Amino acid sequence: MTGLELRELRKTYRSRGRPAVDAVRGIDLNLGSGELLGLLGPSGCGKSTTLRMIAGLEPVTGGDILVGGASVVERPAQQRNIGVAFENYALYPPLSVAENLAFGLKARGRRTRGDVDRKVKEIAERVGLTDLLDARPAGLSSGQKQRVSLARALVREPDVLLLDEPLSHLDAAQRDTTRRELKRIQKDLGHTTILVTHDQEEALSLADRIAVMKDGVIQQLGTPYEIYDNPANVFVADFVGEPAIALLPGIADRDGHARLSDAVRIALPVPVDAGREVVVGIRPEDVRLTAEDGLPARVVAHEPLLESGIATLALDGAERHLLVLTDPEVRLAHDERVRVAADLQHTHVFDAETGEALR
Ligand SMILES: Nc1ncnc2c1ncn2[C@@H]1O[C@H](COP(=O)(O)OP(=O)(O)OP(=O)(O)O)[C@@H](O)[C@H]1O
Repeated sequence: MTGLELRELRKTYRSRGRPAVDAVRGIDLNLGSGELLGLLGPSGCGKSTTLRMIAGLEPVTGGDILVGGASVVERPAQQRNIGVAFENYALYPPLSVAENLAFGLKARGRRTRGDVDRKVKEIAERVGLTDLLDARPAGLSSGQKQRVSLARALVREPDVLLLDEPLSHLDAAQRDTTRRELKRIQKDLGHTTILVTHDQEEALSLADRIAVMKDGVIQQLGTPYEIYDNPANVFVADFVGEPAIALLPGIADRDGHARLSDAVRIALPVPVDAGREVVVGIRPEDVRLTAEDGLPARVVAHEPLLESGIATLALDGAERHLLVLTDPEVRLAHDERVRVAADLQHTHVFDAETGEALR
């Protein structure tokens, strides 16, 4: 297997009569052999454009793409040996599953019929499609189509595998099973893989490392734990985590606290110059209700769920709400007065102007 490297990769779309769109603004990535990188970001951040440039389906505006250390940026798609499984499957309806899988292999030539059949059967078995080899795409479920699309990318033994929103058309139950299968297959076969998704759960559970992207720029690159525990800026903190982190504006004071309102001061995890405007980030699992002298708050809403509840609280005088996970037996009434304590070790602080984490 081989690694993949992107160097200063850029894409500007220019069309007559319209302003140019800088879809990808110089990204650098280096994937080790067999690594699965999740490219995560909101709609329009440039994920698909990046994938299409790597696959050779979109010319680059600048930068380089290296597979196994060799530049492929000048090569047409067919000569890059990169497998792509698209979100919309792109299967040929008149062909059976076996023929869909064989199509790419035959198009590349150099294989006998027996070779093609053997390879198709081997991949079908890996991906769990053996019983469906004679079926037509129209008769398959979304999950099965997704597997055919994946198998078709794998059958060519690509150096690099690109997965574009592979689970987006599946229902919740199928998504869980397919996600586990995908992880198993990718680890078994050891392909260097980029998985494009806007779904943080998919990225957090599948990827070895995640690149969080916004407006064509990588905001942070790290393991799922690094991204979740140490978000580099307000955008990453807000985008990763469900229920979302509370981001509370405040002003640092002289003794290591931020003043969120006249009534509420919260301890900061790092020294910050007095008077600096900050945003304090607290995840719902890092706050708890407390009987002692915690921060005063009012209950805005409480959803008691089976495993743990979620309370929305208004800290006295603060503009933004704070979410708190509550124990299953807890019931809170609207407008009830409570006190909360945040875990200092897991409190995040960002510069209010730049949004960058202060560490
Ligand atoms: N062919 C094109 N011509 C002009 N602009 C384009 C073209 N394709 C994409 N764009 C623009 O480039 C930016 C990035 O689009 P891209 O499809 O790469 O984002 P994405 O993160 O994959 O979004 P989604 O998750 O919605 O697919 C967007 O502003 C989009 O409107």
